[in-house]
Amino acid sequence: MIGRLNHVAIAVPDLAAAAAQYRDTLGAKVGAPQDEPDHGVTVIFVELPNTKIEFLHPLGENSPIAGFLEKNPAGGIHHICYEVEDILAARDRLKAAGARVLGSGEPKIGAHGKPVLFLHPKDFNGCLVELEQV
Ligand SMILES: C[C@@H](C(=O)O)C(=O)SCCNC(=O)CCNC(=O)[C@H](O)C(C)(C)COP(=O)(O)OP(=O)(O)OC[C@H]1O[C@@H](n2cnc3c(N)ncnc32)[C@H](O)[C@@H]1OP(=O)(O)O
Ligand SMILES: [Co+2]
Repeated sequence: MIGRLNHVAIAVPDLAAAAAQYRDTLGAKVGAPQDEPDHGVTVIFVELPNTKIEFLHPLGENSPIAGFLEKNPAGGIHHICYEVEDILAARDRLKAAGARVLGSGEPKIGAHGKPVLFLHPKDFNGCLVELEQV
């Protein structure tokens, strides 16, 4: 059911510093900051030949990543995003298998303008999983 790895997200305390490090030290192609108010984060995408890295920083009150950054003040890997062809079919199959779909359970439009859902990290080996319909 899951397809390609769309991105690996890293929560960072300083977006500009992370962007400069990946651009200048690692020599990566780094995009511009993008506010995602519906998700409570500002994101920057790093384009790699085979996937993307998504830097995350809290935006506004009640950001879903605020607690994670409090526990991991230096930052850390926050989630991985797998592509699916049919996000509602994927959601229903996962729910039937007992996995907890986060939020309202309905897909939201993600940073790429496509529907996304999140699955509870405790149901996936301690790793928060994002699904993106491509
Ligand atoms: C723009 C979009 C896109 O790409 O298109 C995005 O990615 S938006 C990316 C941001 N959006 C999201 O992350 C939306 C989905 N996330 C959420 O709903 C939340 O972040 C939760 C995953 C439910 C965690 O919320 P919160 O930290 O408030 O809950 P909590 O402190 O009670 O945590 C419950 C337990 O899960 C652990 N926990 C929390 N976040 C975790 C993470 N990212 N990876 C692994 N474990 C994690 C905590 O340490 C705790 O474990 P212990 O009890 O053992 O200590
Ligand atoms: Co993401």
